[in-house]
Amino acid sequence: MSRGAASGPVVRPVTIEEDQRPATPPGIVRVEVAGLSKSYESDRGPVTALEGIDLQIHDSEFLTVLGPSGCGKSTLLKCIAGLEPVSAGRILIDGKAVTRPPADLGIVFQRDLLLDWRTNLQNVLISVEFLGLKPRDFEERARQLLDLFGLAGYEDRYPWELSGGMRQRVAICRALVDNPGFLLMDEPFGALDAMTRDELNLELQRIWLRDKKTALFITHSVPEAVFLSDRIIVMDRNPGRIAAEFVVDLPRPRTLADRETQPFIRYSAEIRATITGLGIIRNG
Ligand SMILES: Nc1ncnc2c1ncn2[C@@H]1O[C@H](COP(=O)(O)OP(=O)(O)OP(=O)(O)O)[C@@H](O)[C@H]1O
Repeated sequence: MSRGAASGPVVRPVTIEEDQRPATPPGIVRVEVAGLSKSYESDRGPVTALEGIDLQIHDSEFLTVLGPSGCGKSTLLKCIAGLEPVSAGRILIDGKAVTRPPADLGIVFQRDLLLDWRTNLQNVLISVEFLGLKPRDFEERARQLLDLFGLAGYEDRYPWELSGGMRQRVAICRALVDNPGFLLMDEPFGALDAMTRDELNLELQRIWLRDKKTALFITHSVPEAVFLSDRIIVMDRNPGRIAAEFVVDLPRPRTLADRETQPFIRYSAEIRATITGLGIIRNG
């Protein structure tokens, strides 16, 4: 189930039976990150946020990056999204070097970044406007998405009238409205209460199972990572690097009750043990 990254520490031996399968799922490689390093300039000199990252994301794969604060998760996402230049290495999406944000990309951040003076429907359509497309052509899809995320009737209301969870649903609809091939999500549910987070995990799984978009998801939560992912990358910090990788071979659709089952608990336990074993988080 798990394996150490080539240059990282070796993780504990595999304990779950299904690892006759290849460690990396088969399929077309959509995103290829090779030898990626990223440093920022700061008042106190350069900060190495990422070093020697090698990573592939396959077509229709749901990949989650899990790691402690400051290990470079957001930096990795921003580099893949073309929002930050890399210091070394390369990133290819569908074989093309990323030099600026690709059009075929939807992004959701922890803060929803909705514009309070625009209606929810108009907020969803912003990404279409940015792409220079006609909002009217996407209005039906925007309405369908809002409906799918339980926001029918709120199209002409404003973000300030919504709860945090509802706002984040609008932000997800905005990322999906032009039907991008890739979905990048940077801790989208990090600011939400536990129940709303559960609901949104289910809704995200539902839409991912329907559309099978290639997804990169960032979280600090081990159960959330296991619930949503095909594969989980665990990162370590100083400098940010890949420390371990897990293939999550649990049937879908997954239910919230599945989190109480033995296979789910074993995945969570093994990931936590790896995180503790790597010294990323101390156990007590
Ligand atoms: N614009 C910047 N200028 C200087 N240093 C930065 C900048 N952005 C990030 N860093 C540094 O790079 C490192 C990685 O930051 P990053 O935000 O990618 O981590 P993270 O894993 O996403 O953290 P968190 O989980 O807290 O959001 C940190 O040491 C951070 O201080």
